[in-house]
Amino acid sequence: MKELIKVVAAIIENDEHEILCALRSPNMIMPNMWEFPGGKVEKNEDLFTALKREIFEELGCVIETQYIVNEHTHEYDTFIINLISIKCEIIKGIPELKEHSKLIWLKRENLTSIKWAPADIPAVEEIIREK
Ligand SMILES: Nc1nc2c([nH]c(=O)n2[C@H]2C[C@H](O)[C@@H](COP(=O)(O)OP(=O)(O)OP(=O)(O)O)O2)c(=O)[nH]1
Repeated sequence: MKELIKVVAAIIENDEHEILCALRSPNMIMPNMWEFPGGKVEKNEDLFTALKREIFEELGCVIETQYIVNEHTHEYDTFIINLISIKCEIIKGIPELKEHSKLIWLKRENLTSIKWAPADIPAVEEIIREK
């Protein structure tokens, strides 16, 4: 049976109404695909605490979580992901490149121009619909 993992992802918008997109590095699982920064929820951890921890580890900044934008379960070849995308605001720091290959800010209308991890497509569509 495939493993089911719970992953939280941050939808971070800047003052220019652009969304932060992160490119997974060649050495990560699912390399060279775009995602929203975040990661796996640990045992006994709530979604919001997990996301704050992951964003501090991955981007070196402190966020405030706002609301769940989308929740979607996607079956990959080797595992199943339950991806919860959460709108967030940076309250301290500027995103730094620590684990990803690249970080870019994109306007909503340009979000479909990059190659997203397949599990992220419903969240991307929801963000585009949002405004
Ligand atoms: N962070 C993140 N992971 C995603 C997204 N979409 C998607 O399919 N994934 C997949 C890629 C990975 O297989 C998994 C998350 O793993 P990860 O490597 O980012 O999480 P982590 O930091 O907790 O992992 P680890 O290195 O501690 O094992 O979810 C997304 O938008 N954000």
